[in-house]
Amino acid sequence: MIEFRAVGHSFGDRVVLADIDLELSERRIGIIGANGSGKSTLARMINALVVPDRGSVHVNGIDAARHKRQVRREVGFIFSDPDRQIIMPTVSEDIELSLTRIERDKAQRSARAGAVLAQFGLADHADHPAHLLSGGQKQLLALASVLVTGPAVLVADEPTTLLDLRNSSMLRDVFSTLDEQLIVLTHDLDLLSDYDRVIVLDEGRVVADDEPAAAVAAYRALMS
Ligand SMILES: Nc1ncnc2c1ncn2[C@@H]1O[C@H](COP(=O)(O)OP(=O)(O)OP(=O)(O)O)[C@@H](O)[C@H]1O
Repeated sequence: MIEFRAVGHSFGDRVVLADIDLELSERRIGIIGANGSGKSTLARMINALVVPDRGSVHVNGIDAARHKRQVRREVGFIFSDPDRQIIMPTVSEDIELSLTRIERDKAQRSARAGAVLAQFGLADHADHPAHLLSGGQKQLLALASVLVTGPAVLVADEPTTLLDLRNSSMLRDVFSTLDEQLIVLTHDLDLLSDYDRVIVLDEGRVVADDEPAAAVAAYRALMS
């Protein structure tokens, strides 16, 4: 359960989020809205990358602002730009680095990295330099590196922007089988068609909160 209580936030004079009260308990939730409506800022509060000026955010009972490390163990975050989170020189080393936090045995880490790379269609690239992957492959690697640590909540900021049709459908399949709670920010409205709940932000406020078809209709009306 993720709770936003009376959350507000400004960058300088600009109010980016206002009066956000949300209880997010559904398994798959989409967040949509115009460019600059505050989606990323809201999502970043879930793992304390942004701490709200006003109000509080709790993740499974943990106050995100007060317990950043603890909350980051609960919440895996996937950035829209995978270069921000790929750290190690090779593909498999990057996965193994993520695993150091939860697996002490090097051979086990290597085996688990191999399994997750196979799941994401990256097995043939295991020993390749990560920076030579295509944009879409990097996005899959970033996703694999986060998922391999087993977070309770996965927040993905525009996860399909770099993916071709095959890979975005693979990502959709991966997401549909996840046990983790999933919060997806996207402009790819089709991705959310079978989600449990979709929230529409406009100028930092929640303007619709509904099942996907109704929320997308509200968003289209807002944009027309
Ligand atoms: N670190 C920052 N410093 C100053 N302004 C910021 C910062 N981060 C975001 N903003 C501003 O806050 C507003 C909301 O940005 P945010 O990235 O949350 O929107 P978004 O809905 O995710 O947009 P997009 O769909 O374009 O990714 C924008 O006007 C943006 O310029």
